[in-house]
Amino acid sequence: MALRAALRSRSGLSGLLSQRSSCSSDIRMCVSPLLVPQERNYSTPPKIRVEFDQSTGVAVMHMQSPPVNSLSLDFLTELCISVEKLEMDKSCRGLIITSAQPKVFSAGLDITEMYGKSPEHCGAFWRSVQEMWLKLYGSNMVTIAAINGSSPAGGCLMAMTCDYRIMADNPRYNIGLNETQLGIVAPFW
Ligand SMILES: CCCCCCCCCCCC/C=C/CC(=O)SCCNC(=O)CCNC(=O)[C@H](O)C(C)(C)COP(=O)(O)OP(=O)(O)OC[C@H]1O[C@@H](n2cnc3c(N)ncnc32)[C@H](O)[C@@H]1OP(=O)(O)O
Repeated sequence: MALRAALRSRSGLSGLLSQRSSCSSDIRMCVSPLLVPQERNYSTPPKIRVEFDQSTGVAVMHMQSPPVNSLSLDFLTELCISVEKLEMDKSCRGLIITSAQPKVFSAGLDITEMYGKSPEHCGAFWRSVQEMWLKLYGSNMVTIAAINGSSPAGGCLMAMTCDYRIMADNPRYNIGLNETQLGIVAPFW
């Protein structure tokens, strides 16, 4: 509801929700070659669950932030801390990132973090976005995005920063960069 209200009140963005999933859906499987840690709010359930198998050296990171794993400041902070912890464990060699939410890998940046917020908050939020992809992209672990649902915009960015991407072959799942449709121009990084 909050997203819809925020979007409706922005000029030029009406109809966005009907376009939102029109990003490219042609990626099925492809291969290609990066926080300020903040206090987690322990009154809310964890947004990230990590299972590490010592015998294989592979960790599976389940994104479990209902409804759509949108990349909020809290979510990004938790994700980065989880990656850092795994990085510190030298026995962890591989990381699989996937979603615990049905039909959605990640809906991308949490729109509510960018609407009606102070410049300071927006700055902190964008820094956390940058740190997320820099951390994943620069990781020493082999990183794999197991894309088991739609993954627009920031979700696509997250997948792109992994070493490998495997996407469930479902025509209803979309992936791609659609942020210009939202009127968002990614700044220099
Ligand atoms: C190595 C490479 C490095 C390269 C670095 C360079 C950088 C390149 C530039 C990259 C820039 C990245 C910038 C990204 C900008 C963004 O991410 S903006 C966000 C864009 N996201 C979207 O447009 C997604 C919109 N949502 C959807 O399409 C759909 O919700 C869905 C397909 C994800 C799921 O559909 P469905 O299952 O039908 O659920 P819904 O009923 O639509 O939604 C449920 C619920 O979730 C709320 N919601 C959806 N998306 C968001 C979101 N992004 N943020 C916050 N909330 C969201 C939606 O409003 C519903 O809420 P209510 O139930 O109505 O309360």
